[in-house]
Amino acid sequence: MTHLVNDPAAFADEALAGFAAAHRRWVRAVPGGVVRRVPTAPGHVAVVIGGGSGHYPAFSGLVGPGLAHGAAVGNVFASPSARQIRDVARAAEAGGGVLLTFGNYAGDVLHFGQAAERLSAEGIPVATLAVTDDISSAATAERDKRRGVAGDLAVFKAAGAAAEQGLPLAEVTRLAQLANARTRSFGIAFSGCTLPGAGRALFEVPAGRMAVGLGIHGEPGMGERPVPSADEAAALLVETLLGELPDGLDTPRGQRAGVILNGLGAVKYEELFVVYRTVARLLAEAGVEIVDPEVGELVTSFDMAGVSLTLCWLDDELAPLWTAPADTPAFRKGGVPERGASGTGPEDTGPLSDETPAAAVPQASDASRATAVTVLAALRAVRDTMAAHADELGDIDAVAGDGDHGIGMRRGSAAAYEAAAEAAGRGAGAGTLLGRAADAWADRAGGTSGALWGVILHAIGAELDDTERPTAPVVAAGVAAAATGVRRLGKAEVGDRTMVDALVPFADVLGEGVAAGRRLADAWGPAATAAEAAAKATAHLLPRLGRARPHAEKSLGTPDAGAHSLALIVRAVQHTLADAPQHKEG
Ligand SMILES: Nc1ncnc2c1ncn2[C@@H]1O[C@H](COP(=O)(O)OP(=O)(O)O)[C@@H](O)[C@H]1O
Ligand SMILES: O=C(COP(=O)(O)O)[C@@H](O)CO
Repeated sequence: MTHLVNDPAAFADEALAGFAAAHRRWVRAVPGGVVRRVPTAPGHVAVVIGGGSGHYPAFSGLVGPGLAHGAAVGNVFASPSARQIRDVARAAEAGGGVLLTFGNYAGDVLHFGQAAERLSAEGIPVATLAVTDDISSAATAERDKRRGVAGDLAVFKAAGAAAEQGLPLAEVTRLAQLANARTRSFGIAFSGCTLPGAGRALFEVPAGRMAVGLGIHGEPGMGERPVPSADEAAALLVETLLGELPDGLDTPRGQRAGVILNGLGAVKYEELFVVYRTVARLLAEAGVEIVDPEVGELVTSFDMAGVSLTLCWLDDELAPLWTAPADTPAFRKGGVPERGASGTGPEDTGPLSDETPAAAVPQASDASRATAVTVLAALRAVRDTMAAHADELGDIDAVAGDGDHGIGMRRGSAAAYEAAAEAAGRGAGAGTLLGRAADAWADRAGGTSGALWGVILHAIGAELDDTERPTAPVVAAGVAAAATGVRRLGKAEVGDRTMVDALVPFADVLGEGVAAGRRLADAWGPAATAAEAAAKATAHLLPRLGRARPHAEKSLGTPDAGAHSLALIVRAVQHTLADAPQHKEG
């Protein structure tokens, strides 16, 4: 339970501002997050990490010499946006290129991937690495689908130490990949976490029971067992991890491991030490040499009462990287030579990336400006609908996900409307208006849905452009392009239990109606009905992608949150179309 909150929607931004103010010796605030106070050494690789808020010290607390050069900081449990990541990377980059590394979550993968494309296009060499240490989130055969949890630290540490040596980007990336391939984590929890401002936890563990195989977003565990003693818990953690050694290791005997016993947020340090005492004994009995163990809160999930164990199996390349000095707000090791004066350097440029002045609005025809009025009304309806349904969407998402879908959709749609209204006030045509709304949604919401709604609005805007009054076929083509764009970016198809399940039938039925000669307002209704039916039907589908995938069975009976929000949106838009002045062509 979070006790001290102003506006829950502003919680992540306010926490980041306070963090930066408190840690000026190490970091400075830049648009999108923080970078080291002492700039990256010229020619060195910049290691840029990031993810949602709610995991402190991940990610901002791990910025400093020997570790990350910058952290992009998203909203609560939602990935930062591509623009935030790009802005942080630009601020951290010093001629040696950038390694973007993050936990393997859908939104993170989308936004960091897009940021990498943008940086590359600007001529900055860039590599990406998604951390996949959580063994409970996918079988060994699907290791690339695993989530990143406390093993993030081991991978970030390897990358940061390698970059500190001045190694080139390809080498820093190879060593970080090696650390990822040799890092495994497993966790247990006794209670779920509560999002700031929320009245109840994302999941409850029945009294006397513990969740096994937890994530770091308040997702329920993969299974449940009776609460063990501390020694039994330690034995479960150690035995599980010894049961899944990385490729190339036949036995733990004679191996070295960097060990992280991580508190998820509400487990006392003393309890962690009680558990660690047995972890250390069991590893020693298994013949494992423990190297520089870390016991404490390193990657958390608000007030989740849980513990995870991470083993990073060290070889001759990884061992010196794991033990190398580091000095960050939340992680210190050895003595880091001073380079530049502490607490000085460039001034803060502010944590938020939406403060840049809006770009000039291109010339638009009268017809397109008239269409923009309808588009703005539609975006207002979207915003109001998302605000009205935010709690419901959060509850649906909490069944198998991280409960933030309502927060993200409310924040994104509000930002989209605001940006559109601003553009309309400056005479924007419909295409520009939608483009501005798309960027604002993706930038301010982050998360999977932020990236995908950015794609949807961009695609429709590109078809509408700023010249003609769009005909119904033009709008239908925009919606079809949106469906194609979402599938291309998210790589989900119909049946995967995502928003694609509602978007594709919506686009198809709209296209058919328009092709049959119906006016847009008339074709839209049946298409919205198809989207609603398809969204409802997702309750019978097993998720194959995204945060809900590890909890496949739990989600049966509840519709997919993103499909449901899409159906709500298209229905809300229908009402604005019905009110709009109709032209004979649509
Ligand atoms: N690969 C994907 N392609 C399309 N939609 C996806 C994909 N992964 C997840 N989604 C959609 O995103 C929704 C979750 O959005 P959001 O709350 O932003 O997620 P997160 O918190 O996981 O980033 C899901 O309900 C699903 O509809
Ligand atoms: O919350 C995070 C990312 O969530 P997405 O589902 O990718 O938006 C982040 O905290 C994990 O790195």
